[in-house]
Amino acid sequence: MGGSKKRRRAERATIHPRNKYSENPPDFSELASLYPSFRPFVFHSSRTGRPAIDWTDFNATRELTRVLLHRDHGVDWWIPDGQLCPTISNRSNYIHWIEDLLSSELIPSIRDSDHRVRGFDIGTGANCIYPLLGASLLGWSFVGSDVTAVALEWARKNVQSNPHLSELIEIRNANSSLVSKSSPEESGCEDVAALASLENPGSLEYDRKVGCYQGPPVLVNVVRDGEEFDFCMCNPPFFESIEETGLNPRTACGGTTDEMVCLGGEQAFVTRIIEDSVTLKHSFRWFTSMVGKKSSLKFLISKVWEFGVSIIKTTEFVQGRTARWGLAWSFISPNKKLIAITSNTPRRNNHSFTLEALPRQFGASQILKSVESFFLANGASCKTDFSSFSVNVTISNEQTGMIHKDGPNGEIVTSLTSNESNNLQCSFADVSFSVSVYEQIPGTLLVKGAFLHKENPLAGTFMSLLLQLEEALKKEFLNKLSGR
Ligand SMILES: C[S@@+](CC[C@H](N)C(=O)[O-])C[C@H]1O[C@@H](n2cnc3c(N)ncnc32)[C@H](O)[C@@H]1O
Repeated sequence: MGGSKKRRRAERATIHPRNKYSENPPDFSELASLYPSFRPFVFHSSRTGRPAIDWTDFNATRELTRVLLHRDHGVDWWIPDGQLCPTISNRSNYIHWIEDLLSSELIPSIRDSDHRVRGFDIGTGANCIYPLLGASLLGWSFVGSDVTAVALEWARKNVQSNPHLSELIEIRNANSSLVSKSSPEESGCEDVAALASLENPGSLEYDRKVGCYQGPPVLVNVVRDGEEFDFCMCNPPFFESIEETGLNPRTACGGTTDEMVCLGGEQAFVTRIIEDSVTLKHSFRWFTSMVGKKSSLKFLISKVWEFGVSIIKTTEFVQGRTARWGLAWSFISPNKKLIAITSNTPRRNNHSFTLEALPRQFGASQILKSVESFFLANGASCKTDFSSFSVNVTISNEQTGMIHKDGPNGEIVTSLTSNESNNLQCSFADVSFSVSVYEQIPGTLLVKGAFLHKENPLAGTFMSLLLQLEEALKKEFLNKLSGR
């Protein structure tokens, strides 16, 4: 009981603050009263003392997803038996992380600032979940690709059932350009297995000797000439075999072999996305993928650096009891502004500033949420305690991918070259600090940052981040006041 309480707290701590369910997890009895079709799946759990569903029952999880999409997103949705059933809250975390990446201004925009955000979902599945969430939550437009007949048919059905979103989502068959454009030579794989997989696109082949993915096209030859996207995203087939999934694919959240398994696993699949990203570096602002194993994340981070990217960001998502990671990279040079802000920063272990003359609706918890969002958007992990109005922030080199080190005169050097960054990734520890918000008198709040290391060469980085936080909060709250 104590353990599960702790776990629930830990799960809530990692849910994105803008996720609809971060403060209000779904109330099953309320949903059962709104949707009679959901009622048979809800029972009283003697373990938790609350209404519950059987998470190993595919019909129950599918009905939960259906009613949440309907009630909270205005989306009509269905998938056939056995197809991968998404958990809405977890999938929303990935969408909000991308939203943070796009608004972080780490790299300049490649398109007009008032354009509609356009994304590419690699392997959208029958559930088409990312385009449906991105379009309904944020008005983004999408191309969703897939290769299996059932995924393409049901993704299209899910789009057509929602006429208010159908203009925003195009479902694309990644196989359709296969015969005319792709050949084994072009894909860099000489083995005859490549030919076999071209003829039978549903079977994803992986040549262990050559070590490259040889299935249907992923981005190259699927993205059309002249197309531009703000980002791509992907929940890849994670596993090398159905046995590796460790579950019967016909229970729980479903998932067929086509959806879950790719010979070579996620390392091979995401490596193909990375290789394709080099060819398409000018067509996307951010390339991203979900990654299922920490060992794959490490492998893929070093792969990405090999290709001369200018920035990498990572994050951790929690899916029930399972951790997943988000990996993002770009070839666009980071904004010079970031580097300018961080130069000549003094090395100090604490920094405080006040926000004055705030209207009553901006209390300490609102400011704390903005502090948390600021650091999450910069790739940090945050542990927020709303009872003490403080947040503990940890930024690892692996998480940020923005490698900072203090220069010889105390200035911050932001290192962007792959070799140097790799070295720095090995040699620098995490940066940890706490930020607390105190209400001094109504309308005046003190924000205090304290560096948690006694001696650390990265005290200048801490100061730089706190100064950026001060600027961001003043811009967000004080500009609202003056109507600017
Ligand atoms: C793990 S499922 C993800 C489905 C959905 N995006 C989700 O998050 O629930 C992976 C999907 O990738 C598709 N897929 C495999 N190879 C692909 C390729 N080369 N291009 C596009 N989709 C592919 C599979 O058919 C499957 O639907």
